[in-house]
Amino acid sequence: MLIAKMNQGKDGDETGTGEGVGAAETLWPAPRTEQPIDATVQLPGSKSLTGRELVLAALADGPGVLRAPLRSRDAALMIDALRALGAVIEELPRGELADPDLRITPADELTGSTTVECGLAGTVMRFVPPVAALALGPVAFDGDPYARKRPMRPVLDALRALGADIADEGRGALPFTVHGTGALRGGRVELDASLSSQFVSALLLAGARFEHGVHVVHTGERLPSLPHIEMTIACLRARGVQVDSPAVGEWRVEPGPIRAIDVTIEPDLSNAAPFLAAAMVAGGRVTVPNWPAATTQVGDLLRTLLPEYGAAIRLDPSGDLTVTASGDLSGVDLHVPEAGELAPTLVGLAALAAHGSDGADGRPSRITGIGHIRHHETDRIAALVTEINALGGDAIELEDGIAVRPARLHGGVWHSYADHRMATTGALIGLRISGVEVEDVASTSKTLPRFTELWEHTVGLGRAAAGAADGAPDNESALGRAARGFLTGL
Ligand SMILES: O=C(O)C1=C[C@@H](OP(=O)(O)O)[C@@H](O)[C@H](O)C1
Ligand SMILES: C=C(OP(=O)(O)O)C(=O)O
Repeated sequence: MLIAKMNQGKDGDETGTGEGVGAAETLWPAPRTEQPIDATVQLPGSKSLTGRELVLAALADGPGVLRAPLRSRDAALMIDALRALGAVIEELPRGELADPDLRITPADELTGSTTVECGLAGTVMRFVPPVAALALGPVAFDGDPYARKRPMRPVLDALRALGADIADEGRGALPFTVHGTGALRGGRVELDASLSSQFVSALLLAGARFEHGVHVVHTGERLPSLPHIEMTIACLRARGVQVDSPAVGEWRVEPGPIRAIDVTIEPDLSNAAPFLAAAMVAGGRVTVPNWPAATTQVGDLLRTLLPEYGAAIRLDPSGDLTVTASGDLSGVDLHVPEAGELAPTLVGLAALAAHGSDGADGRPSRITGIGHIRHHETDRIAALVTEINALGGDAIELEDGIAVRPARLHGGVWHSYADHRMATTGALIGLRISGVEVEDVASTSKTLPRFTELWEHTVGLGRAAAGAADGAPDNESALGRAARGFLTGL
């Protein structure tokens, strides 16, 4: 039985960079299976919803509760940032097996003279500076080495145009200092969000607290990740904020209170991607429970994207989303500017479709509309192409995507580039290709600290279902149920 070297960081240290514990030489042998999978995987809360609701709760007109929030490095960094600015965030225990809920009490007045550590979290480095502009005193922002390469200029310039004083020595990137004065004028501002939708979300989230609200006009030709802007709008409306979109690429938030509410965070549907894809690679079925009937999460698009590779998907009225597949993958031609976050999994599946299977030749694929993922946790287009080709694949970089041509893959080291979704894509490829070792699997702690446990649970259930080596009688054994309860935080 394969045992992962966990290296997920020490207890209570979700904000750690993983340096030392998740060091570059740490290799995790990705479990491979030839048996069909039969697994149920309950996933923790959405990173994007947790980040937004934390920011809104810290700007709200009274205390509120976040139920079932994500507990991960990005979430911990957001909590620490808002605490540094004066919000009181307390854990509300939910018992031994479940992560705590959070009670957020906004500060009477946001306080500066502090520092914010962004790690590699786009949501922290983009969403918190507008909040810092509302605090009194300087707030110094910095992050991981690669975080300094992620674009910030459009949002920093927009904040300046709205009245903020920001010192970045012309870098347009981390590190920078926001010199908050306790208030921000706000008003109309033009901004090019073609590199990241987070620039827009950042201004909208805090905009109701600006004196004149905010009216954001996108000037670029492309606008990626539109569902994430729709998510921001939905979160604002749920708190009574008046927000509208007077034209395509324009959004207006009226000044006014942000209502304090209690809110339950949906499971992270983007993190469902590698688990659902596992059923497509190994064959069999994977079920993710509590799939929302209606959601703004981009992960919901998996219901239409995964069938392109040949999978069958069913969403039960109970909220169980099940992928059933044969293990034979079709090639795809996908244009997915809205779903850059899902691209690593989609490309991983394409690499396995190009590898072929017993009885099926490799099939080519193209995935386009995702140029902006060059600015995610790493240059994901370069990283995916490099790692697929290092395993014998034939992937090529396109200006705004990746093409994969038929080629047989072999084992080897899959590098993660400190990117959680690179790590999970390596695990996915290793499910079919023997001898894949994922470097720095600990990077998954960014959004899914229990990734290796959940992944081995998923694959392990497959072994048990097939009556394999460990002799487990079936996939509903007491041990399995206990493990599932522990692993899913039920
Ligand atoms: O607002 C958000 O929560 C996010 C927006 C998207 O960013 P980009 O617009 O930079 O792709 C997405 O990829 C990221 O994972 C989360
Ligand atoms: C792009 C991502 O993250 P971030 O919020 O850091 O931009 C991601 O999670 O895929």
